[in-house]
Amino acid sequence: MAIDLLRLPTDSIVRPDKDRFLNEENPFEAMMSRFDRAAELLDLEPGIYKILRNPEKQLIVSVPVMMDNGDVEVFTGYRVLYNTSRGPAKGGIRFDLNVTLEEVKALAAWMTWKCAVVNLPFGGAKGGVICDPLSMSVGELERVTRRYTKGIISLLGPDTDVPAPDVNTNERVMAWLMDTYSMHVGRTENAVTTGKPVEMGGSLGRKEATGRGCMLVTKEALTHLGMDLNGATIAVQGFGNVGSIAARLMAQQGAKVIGISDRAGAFYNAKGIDIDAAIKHVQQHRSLEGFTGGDAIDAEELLTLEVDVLVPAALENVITTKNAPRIRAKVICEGANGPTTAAADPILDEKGIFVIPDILANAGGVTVSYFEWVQDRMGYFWSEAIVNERLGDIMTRSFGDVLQLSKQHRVNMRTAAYMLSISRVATVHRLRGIYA
Ligand SMILES: NC(=O)C1=CN([C@@H]2O[C@H](COP(=O)(O)OP(=O)(O)OC[C@H]3O[C@@H](n4cnc5c(N)ncnc54)[C@H](OP(=O)(O)O)[C@@H]3O)[C@@H](O)[C@H]2O)C=CC1
Ligand SMILES: O=C(O)CCC(=O)C(=O)O
Repeated sequence: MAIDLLRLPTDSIVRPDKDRFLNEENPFEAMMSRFDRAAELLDLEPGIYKILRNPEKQLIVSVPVMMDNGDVEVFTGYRVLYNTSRGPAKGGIRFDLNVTLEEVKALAAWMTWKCAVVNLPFGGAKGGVICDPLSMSVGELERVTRRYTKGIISLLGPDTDVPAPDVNTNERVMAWLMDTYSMHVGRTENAVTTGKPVEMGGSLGRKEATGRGCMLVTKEALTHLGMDLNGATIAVQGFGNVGSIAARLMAQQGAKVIGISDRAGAFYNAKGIDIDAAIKHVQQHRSLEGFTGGDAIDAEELLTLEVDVLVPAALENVITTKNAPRIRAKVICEGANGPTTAAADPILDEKGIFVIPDILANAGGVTVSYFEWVQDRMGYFWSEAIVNERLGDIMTRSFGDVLQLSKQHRVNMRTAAYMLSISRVATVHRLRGIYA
């Protein structure tokens, strides 16, 4: 994969001052330090460097909601559009008590690089509401969703900003968002969001897409390393949409998933966990609590199990300078966004661990979101076989592009993925002349 070297003349080579960051676990810092490294290797001109270090739009909204007990609560919501040079902003919405603006900015930037690494005609965005969805009734969740949607409605639209599910949101939340937007514009507009129920314009295969993408790139990585997914041992942190589906699809390929976890606990079974039984348990009990298909182990121990592949598929900052020296996996497939801190990267490199970076590993979700948006706009829907075939093509080709670049520049897969995506976004800025 040749980097497009189309460049405009540069007036200065002085880099702007670096931001002052808080600590290893600031997700925006984690994103920015990888960005800086790739920008330096690409010799990115200062104008575009400055543009790409700043989000285009950051919206903070108050979300007043009548709770079931009659009290009014006011939640805080965010939507950040990081960069839209390549197309409408795209990215999920999370409901979580730990949501911060720094986190949403980082996640929006990662969406920008992710869409570019798999070459989708989208920019990047992310949204979040600080709330505890697990303690809320369905009615309260619906009111939070609708009021938050109203708060950010000036950004939304099939041509401007297209949300999707993320942590603690799902197709039901997307249905409420689509309905609120449709009432606002006075017509049914299903392309305003993706990850919807199939009955109202969702795509077949979207629910499984992120986990499927993880399985596909893991297979590619193992082949590259002379190994095979069939028979490989796997540990998966996080057993929600991404983690459970990745585990199930890897097991279907003959892998042995020996460790799984969610917030309720971690479980180990040397013979291989019955993933269908674990998924059924979570459907019935909402979490892995009480799961009997494995021995309970320490949550931290799961990350340091001796396995062929570790799949962190929960949240940011779980692989840090503290535990990276003890990680024994040969491959890490980053199902979550930002699971590894920037400071932990060199430790993993030194240990020879092959990391499939988040912006590539979990790009299957947004790829099928793209397919959903295309199908909604065409009003013509594809079979699941076609969706999966096209997803397979994109994930395999993108893995190959990043691998080739990593060999060419003798950098790890993360730096190569950032180089590829930043060069694609920068090329569009140059062609559009935005920075002139
Ligand atoms: N959904 C998608 O299509 C995509 C998601 N991602 C990323 O993947 C990650 C997971 O998202 P998704 O699966 O959708 O989210 P879900 O809400 O469906 O699942 C999150 C899972 O992580 C678990 N979890 C949370 N905290 C911990 C912890 N400290 N230790 C172990 N497990 C934990 C949750 O457990 P519990 O249920 O007990 O709370 C749950 O099992 C996020 O980083 C997200 O941004 C990336 C690309 C696309
Ligand atoms: O499907 C999408 O549009 C985005 C999913 C997402 O939020 C992500 O990839 O992190």
